[in-house]
Formats: sequence, C-alpha cells, structure tokens
Amino acid sequence: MSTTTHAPTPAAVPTPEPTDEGDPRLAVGAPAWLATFNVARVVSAADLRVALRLGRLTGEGDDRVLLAVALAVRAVRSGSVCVRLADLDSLRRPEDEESVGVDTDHLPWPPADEWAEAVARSPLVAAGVDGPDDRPVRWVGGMLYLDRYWRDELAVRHDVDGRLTAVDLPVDDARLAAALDRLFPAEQDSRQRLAAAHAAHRRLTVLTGGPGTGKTTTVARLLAVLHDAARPDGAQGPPPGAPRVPGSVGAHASRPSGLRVALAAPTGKAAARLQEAVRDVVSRFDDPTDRDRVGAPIASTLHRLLGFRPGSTTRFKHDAHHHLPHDVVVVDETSMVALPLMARLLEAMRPDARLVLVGDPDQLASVEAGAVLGDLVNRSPVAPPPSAPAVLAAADTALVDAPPLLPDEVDDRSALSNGVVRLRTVHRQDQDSEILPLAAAIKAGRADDVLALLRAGDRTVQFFESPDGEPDDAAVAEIRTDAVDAGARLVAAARAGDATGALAALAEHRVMVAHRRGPAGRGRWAAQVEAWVEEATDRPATDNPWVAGRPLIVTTNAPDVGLYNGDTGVLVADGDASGVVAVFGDPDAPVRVRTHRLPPVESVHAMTVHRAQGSQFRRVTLLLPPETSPLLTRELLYTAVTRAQEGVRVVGSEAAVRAAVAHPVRRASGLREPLGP
Ligand SMILES: Nc1ncnc2c1ncn2[C@@H]1O[C@H](COP(=O)(O)OP(=O)(O)OP(=O)(O)O)[C@@H](O)[C@H]1O
Repeated sequence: MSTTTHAPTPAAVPTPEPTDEGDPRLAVGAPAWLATFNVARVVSAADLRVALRLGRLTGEGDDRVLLAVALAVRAVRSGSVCVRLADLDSLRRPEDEESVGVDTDHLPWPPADEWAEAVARSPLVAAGVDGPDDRPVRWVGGMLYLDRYWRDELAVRHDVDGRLTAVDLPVDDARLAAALDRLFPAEQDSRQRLAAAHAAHRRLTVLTGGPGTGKTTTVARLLAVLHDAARPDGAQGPPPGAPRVPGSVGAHASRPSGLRVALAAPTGKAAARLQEAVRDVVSRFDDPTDRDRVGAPIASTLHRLLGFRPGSTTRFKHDAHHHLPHDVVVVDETSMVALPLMARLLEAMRPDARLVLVGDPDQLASVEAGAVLGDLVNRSPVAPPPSAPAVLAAADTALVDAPPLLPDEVDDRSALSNGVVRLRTVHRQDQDSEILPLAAAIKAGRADDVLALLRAGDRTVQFFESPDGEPDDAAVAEIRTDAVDAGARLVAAARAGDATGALAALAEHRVMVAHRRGPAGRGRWAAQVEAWVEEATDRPATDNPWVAGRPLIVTTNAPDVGLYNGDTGVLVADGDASGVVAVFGDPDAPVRVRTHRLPPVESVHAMTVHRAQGSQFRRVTLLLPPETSPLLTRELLYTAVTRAQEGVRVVGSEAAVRAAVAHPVRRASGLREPLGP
C-alpha cells in the first residue's frame, strides 16, 4: 500500500544494513516506510503480511495504523495479549537473537499522539469497550488487541470479577470451624488455613507461593475441609452406578460428601505430579474420616477436563452452554495457563462452583499469549474484602505485619480482595540446600546475592563461570558424568522392559537451555547428550528411532491417547527382541502407548526451560545463552533453578546471570488495571 499520505517519504528513511533481497524474513512488496521496521526486525514479514491483508480488507491506507496492527500481531507471538503503543521501550526491544544490536532508536516512529489518533479513527479498529463488534482489532486504554485476544481478556475479566463480587457460598459454619482446626492446627499453618476458609466461602481462590511453601499440602487439606463443610445441599453421594466424570476425584463422579471435585493441570506431567503429591498428603492425614472423604483423587490435564475436541468447530465439549458438572475445580501450575485456555475454563464452570487456581507467578508464563496468574495476583483490588466471619478471622491471624516483599507487589490485604492468598513460609525440610535461597534471590532481583550463592558452590548449587558462555573442559566433564549416569540407568531399565525404572531415570538429570537453536541451543546439546549416552551404552548406530531407551517428548495434543504437548516418556523393550512400547506418566503407574498410536514425538535429551515447566528433576544443568539474548529473563533463571530437587549447575557468564536477574518478563495485557475507556 503506498497511497498513504501519513508515512514519511522513503528517501527520508534511514535504511538499516544489511538488506538481502533473498532473505525470507523480509516482506516483499511492503511499502518502504513499513519495510523499514521489518528490515530492523521490529516486526516480521508475517506480522506485516497480516497487517497489510487486514488493511486491504477494511480499506485502511494509513501505514502508521498498519504498523500498529503488525505490532499487535508480534505482541501475541511473543506472549503479550496486546501492544501498548506508548511503550516505545518494549516496542524497540529485540525479539530474537538476530535482532540484537539493530538500531531501533532511529527508526521513524510516529509521534505517540498522532499515532494513537490515527489508530482510534481507523476503519480497521474498534475504538473503546463499546466500539463495533465486527472489526479485527480493538483499541482500549492505549492498548491495541487482535479481536480474539480482546474477547478472551474481556471474558476472563468478567468471569473473574463476577466470582470476586458474588455473595458468599453457603457453608456449614460449625463443621468449617472444626475442619479448619483439625486440618490446620499449627500457628505456621495460618496462611494455608486462610486459603481453605476462603475456598470454602468464595468462588475464586488464587493460592500462590514459591517452591516448598506448601501449596500441594494446602490443596489436599483444603479438599478435606470442603468435603466436610461445603457439601451440596442434601447430597448423599452419587447413586449406585453413576457414570464417572473425567478429571473428577475418585472412581465416581463425586465422593460420599456429594461434592464433585476436579483436579487439573496444564500438562500431563504436571497433572501426574499433582495427583501423586495430593494422594501422598491425604495418606498422611491423622483422621481416617478425612482420608476417606478425599479418597484417591485423579488429576487430568485441563484439555481433558474440558473435553478437548481437535478439529471441531466448538473445540471443547464443556463451554458456556455445557458447564462442567464439578462443584470444585483445582488447577495446579496455573502460571502455565495462557489467556485463551483460562477463558475457556472460566466459561465452562458453573457460576456457583468454586475455582482454586494454584501456582507460582514468578515462573515463566505459557509460551502462548497472557500471564494470567501474574495478572490476577498483581491486580488493583476489584472487590471489597471478603466478609465471611471464618475468612475474616483467618485473615486477621494470617496477615498481620506482612508488608509487600517486592516493590511492585500488591499488599496482602488488597490481594485477598482479589481472592489471592500468598504462602510465604518455606516448609521443605532440606535446610542445607542453597536452591531455595538462590531462587528467592533471583525472584527479588538481587543479582549480587545470586552470584554470591552461585559462587559459594556447595553440593546443591554449582556455577561454571565462563566469560563467553561456553563450558570449559571441567564443566563438560561434569555435565557428561551426570548425563551418562542418568542415561545409562535409563537405557538399562528400558532394555530390561522396566517402565518404572526407566521413568524414574528420566527424572534424574536434565540439560536445560534457553534457545532451541544456536551454539547454546537445544539442538546442539541434545545431540551431545545423545552421543555421550550412545557411547556409554554401546548402542549400535541405527536410523531406527524406535529403540529402547529413547527419551521422548510429545509435540502435539492427542486426547484420544491421553497424551498432551510436553508430556515426556521413554521407549522400553516389550515382548520380543525388537518390540518397544512407549511409557509415560507416574513411574509407579506408567501409561503404556504402542508406537503406532503415538502422536508426533521428539527425542528429549535436552530441553528448553519453557518445556521443563511443571516437571522436576533430581539434578539440573542450565546452559545460559549470551547476555544479549532476549530470552534471558528472571523467570527463565528462576524456573530452571526451581526445577531442581537436589542440585543445580549453572553454566554461563556473570554478565548473563546479571542480565537474567535484571530482566523480569513484561507481558502486556489489560487485566491488571480497571477497564480503560
Ligand atoms: N503447614 C505446614 N507445616 C509443616 N510442614 C509443611 C506445611 N506445609 C507443607 N509442609 C511440608 O513442606 C514440604 C513442601 O510442601 P508442598 O510439597 O506442599 O509444597 P509446594 O508449594 O507444593 O512445593 P512445590 O511447588 O515445590 O511442589 C512438604 O514436605 C510438606 O510436608
């Protein structure tokens, strides 16, 4: 489109070097002014193509508007829900490693006011909350959204606000008081008790905390409280032979209390961990009645809970018209739930059902758009504080003297108005481990402390410092020892057909990286680990991918076989000499899948930190990218470090560590603030 009168003339535009006309990253035929932003890698060719097409369809000829639309497309690609046009800093930030160092300051950015005005009156754009419904892009409060994400954000906002402002749910007060006393008896349980009291009365509880703060323990105890004190009226339990509801607790749709509970997590791995951990806590309850009430919960992926139907026009069986039957839905690892999936979950829930979102907002968010958990935790208060006496009493005990720990944190009382209960005390016993203090220092942005803890180099935390990020011989030798130890155990168990042993070995050690490609990327390290393990286990070179001992990661959702993107497993020997079967999930209850039924899989000798979310490994090796990498963020470092149960080894430069700690992810969305004009 070159009919515009709003763009500077091409001659006035400084053209960044180099421009290779055969480069597929460059948009062919884009107007010169817009192409400048593509050459500088501010927007990709694909972003521009979408914007130009929408411009043609709606008759929009202003290049400034088309640039804004291309930026909204880019925003979603990089995890934001929308783009703030006034936030030039983030617009200028390089998107990938190849864009690092490109001068974006001298690009012909439109003046902010004129740009906003042009966007607001464009035929392509619906301006304001009440703007027309049929435009592909929406402009609200200085933010530009692709319409689909606008709708999802609005839906989440309405559903969450509705839950936060609704009247209290009926509870048997005497039973609640007794159950809270029984299940949360100690002073140090006070925040956990508050979470349970809140979940009994309110329709949305957001339970957050770092590793080891007792989130899973609280979920298990909270379920016991709800089964006791929040039974549906007159419920006597399901009739004999009642059908089982997927994702529900126990072997039936509901427990004897009549309360139908679903446990879910975004990935199969996280669901398996949740199920195992909750059952473990329940088995240790003092009171056998509490144990019976909660039973042996089954956790499923969120996709399975909602009835994911690939390829159908209505993607989920449960939606606004076909609500989930459950009275309580608990979602773990909520930091990994992207905005669209959160919108689907909320719309699928009965308005009077309780939703408990559990997670650590300091972890990396989903690769898809949105950081819903972080937004919900840090919202300005939208509702008055809860008024139920049990919640007030629990809050008075739990929230004394608790100023915000971080500069931009909402205080605990305001957070409670938004349904948020933060667990702050680490209960995990391992006093000698430096992993949790390291995680705390990363989270608080204290780079000097992070480096001091890394350099102190105890049994649990190691730092192989290398100015260029390349591990030296000593580091390589150590990584090799861990990789070969775990790999050899994995292969031996797999060749012996021992699914439990193979899955346990899979969680022994993991190499983690930030990038998929490049010298510090997954490709290089996966090949390296594979070669080490092959050599150590005398595996004959073969092109056959179906060999016992190959660790796998699923790369798409396959609900028909119960596997989901990100699930990890391993091929183990089965039957005759050449037969293998894939095993996934909990080592103590492996799920077996024949290879011909497997969805697309890759080998998983090394993985990106993003992929590792929701999993834990006994030992973790993290290879940091160069300090200029745009993927090097505080959340990446925090997530990698907190995946380790017993030991973490970090390889990289001081500058890379500092860059990570200094850069919390900033994902644009409107959810934190009141709805703009
Ligand atoms: N109130 C409590 N009093 C004493 N110990 C507790 C309490 N809550 C939890 N713990 C103990 O702390 C440890 C960590 O608890 P839990 O696994 O529930 O934490 P988490 O937040 O779910 O951790 P992660 O996110 O790392 O899985 C467990 O050993 C648990 O028994």
